[in-house]
Amino acid sequence: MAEMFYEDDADLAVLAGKKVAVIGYGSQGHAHALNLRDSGVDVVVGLREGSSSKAKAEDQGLAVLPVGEAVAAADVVVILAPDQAQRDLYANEIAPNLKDGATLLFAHGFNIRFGYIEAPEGVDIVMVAPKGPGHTVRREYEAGRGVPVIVAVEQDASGKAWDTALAYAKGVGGLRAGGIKTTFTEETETDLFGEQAVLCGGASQLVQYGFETLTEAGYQPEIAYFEVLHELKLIVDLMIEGGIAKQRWSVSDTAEYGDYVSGPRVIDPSVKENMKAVLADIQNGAFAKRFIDDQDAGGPEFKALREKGETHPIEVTGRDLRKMYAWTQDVDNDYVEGSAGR
Ligand SMILES: NC(=O)C1=CN([C@@H]2O[C@H](COP(=O)(O)OP(=O)(O)OC[C@H]3O[C@@H](n4cnc5c(N)ncnc54)[C@H](OP(=O)(O)O)[C@@H]3O)[C@@H](O)[C@H]2O)C=CC1
Ligand SMILES: CC[C@](O)(C(C)=O)C(=O)O
Ligand SMILES: [Mg+2]
Ligand SMILES: [Mg+2]
Repeated sequence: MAEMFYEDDADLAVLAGKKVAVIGYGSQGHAHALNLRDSGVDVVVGLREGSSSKAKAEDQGLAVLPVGEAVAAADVVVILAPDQAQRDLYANEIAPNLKDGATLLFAHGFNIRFGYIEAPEGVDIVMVAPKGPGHTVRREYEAGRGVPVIVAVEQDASGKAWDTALAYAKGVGGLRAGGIKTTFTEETETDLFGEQAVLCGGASQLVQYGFETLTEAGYQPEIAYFEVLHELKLIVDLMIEGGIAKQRWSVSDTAEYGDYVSGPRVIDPSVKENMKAVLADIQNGAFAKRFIDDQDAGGPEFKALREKGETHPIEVTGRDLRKMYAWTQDVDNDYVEGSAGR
């Protein structure tokens, strides 16, 4: 059974009198900085020269310094720039200014796992990885809840790295939901696999193929959009509430039967073999090398793929249709956990 952490397992006082420098103010950066500040932690945001995020962070009441100065002042340095930027950022701005005995904190283990960052022996290296997008991390915190986190310690130079990591996890609101103990290797490999094979890559390709199949057969794109993209959220919400079983409990018997007989025709065993190949490329570093090599060359492959995705016909249809949205979500409380609700 996984080792779990909740609010009572962490002491925010561990961060009292310490300065936390959050480097980057994007998806995760803004959420961590604001949540920590609202939890009473002394936060400074570190941004590069000419940063477009500086005004936003200052408007939201945060102190902003150039990266090097923020690092030099900090006891905990949180690296929340994009993964592909972290290697150079660390070498040029963070390493030369890092206090002896400081803690380096990540939200994803990519640069440590694949060796792009090698920190000195005297620093603690920890991870607090929210299992959700940064904007949700902030939204949930403001609503009095939290996004679950997974927590790891790679290097415990001080002997207190776990205390720091758990205090931080509490400060960003993650322990309101719960934390799970992991390692940098497990987080990095599972996170990359999840986003590539299922959450982002798998789901996007599935939706696009579904949309193409319906529109190429002559159905209206707006109807196809609702069927294969919009309703996906509603179906996934049911899965989050009560697993795949609750989704099957809520849909019609016709849909449930179609799920059983047609799901495996679409996602057949060859898909699992493909997933294993994706996982192997993650584990052996081939994906990381391909990503970083492309980024080092200015991202030609990344940019071309992004352009292709953005111009898919489902995006055009979706932009118009989303203006029609106007409802709130209801949770069905009749569901009985563990019995598929019947
Ligand atoms: N996105 C997410 O929800 C999740 C992300 N993570 C992890 O969190 C980390 C941050 O990801 P994410 O929040 O998506 O990052 P973003 O792409 O949102 O980060 C943008 C921020 O990083 C700054 N930045 C970009 N390039 C540089 C650079 N070369 N030097 C200095 N600052 C730079 C930007 O500065 P400027 O304002 O000047 O443009 C901006 O403030 C990653 O490790 C990621 O894997 C983990 C869980 C979920
Ligand atoms: C699913 C994508 C993610 O891993 C995340 C939001 O957790 C990311 O890297 O953004
Ligand atoms: Mg993730
Ligand atoms: Mg990720």
